[in-house]
Amino acid sequence: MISINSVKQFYNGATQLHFNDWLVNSGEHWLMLGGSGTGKTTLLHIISGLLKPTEGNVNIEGTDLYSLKGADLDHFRGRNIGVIFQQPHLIKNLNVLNNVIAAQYFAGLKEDKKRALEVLESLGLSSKTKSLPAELSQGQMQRVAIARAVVNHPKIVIADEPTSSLDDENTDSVLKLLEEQAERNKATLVIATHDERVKKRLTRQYML
Ligand SMILES: Nc1ncnc2c1ncn2[C@@H]1O[C@H](COP(=O)(O)OP(=O)(O)OP(=O)(O)O)[C@@H](O)[C@H]1O
Repeated sequence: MISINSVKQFYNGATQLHFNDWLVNSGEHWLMLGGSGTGKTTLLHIISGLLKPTEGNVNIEGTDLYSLKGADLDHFRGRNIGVIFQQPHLIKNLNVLNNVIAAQYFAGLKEDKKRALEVLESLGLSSKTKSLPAELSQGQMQRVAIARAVVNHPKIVIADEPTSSLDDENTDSVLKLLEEQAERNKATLVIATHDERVKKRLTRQYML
């Protein structure tokens, strides 16, 4: 469950972003839609625990997110929220498997290689576990980013323009995998996009 109330972000006193209140119930799949500069990335950062808003409340799974600080916030985020960015941001000198295991480490969890391999298999990446990110295609890298985001069974999966750098075929498969992984983990899914190909797929929409 995600709820935001009276959330505002002021940048340098100049840009003032006011976000409508939003309640996302557990297991729902939502699109966040808005033109360039309307605040999609800002709001995703706010609900993923990466940016404390200037004003307002963010509640995730019953926890007031910004009442947590430092390592507590990092661990809460690592265990409850999986984030997929526009670019995969993989660690370039770690192979695919270790990129996924790194997410367990950052969440303060014990290494669980079996779980990492299971997620990679469900995303069709079993033959790539020993490859370095540079040896992967764009679509494969985005699938590793999904694996990393879901490996800790997060209750919430958040994706920021996950398909913008992908062709139609990869867009289709990445969306299908995102929805499938969310279903499998009974996770809430929020996808920010202005990609027309994504808009048709999800009916719950939050407009900025
Ligand atoms: N760190 C920052 N400092 C100052 N202004 C910022 C900062 N980050 C974002 N902004 C401003 O806040 C507004 C919203 O930006 P944001 O990146 O959240 O929009 P967006 O909807 O994700 O845009 P796009 O679709 O183009 O990526 C913009 O006017 C932007 O210039």
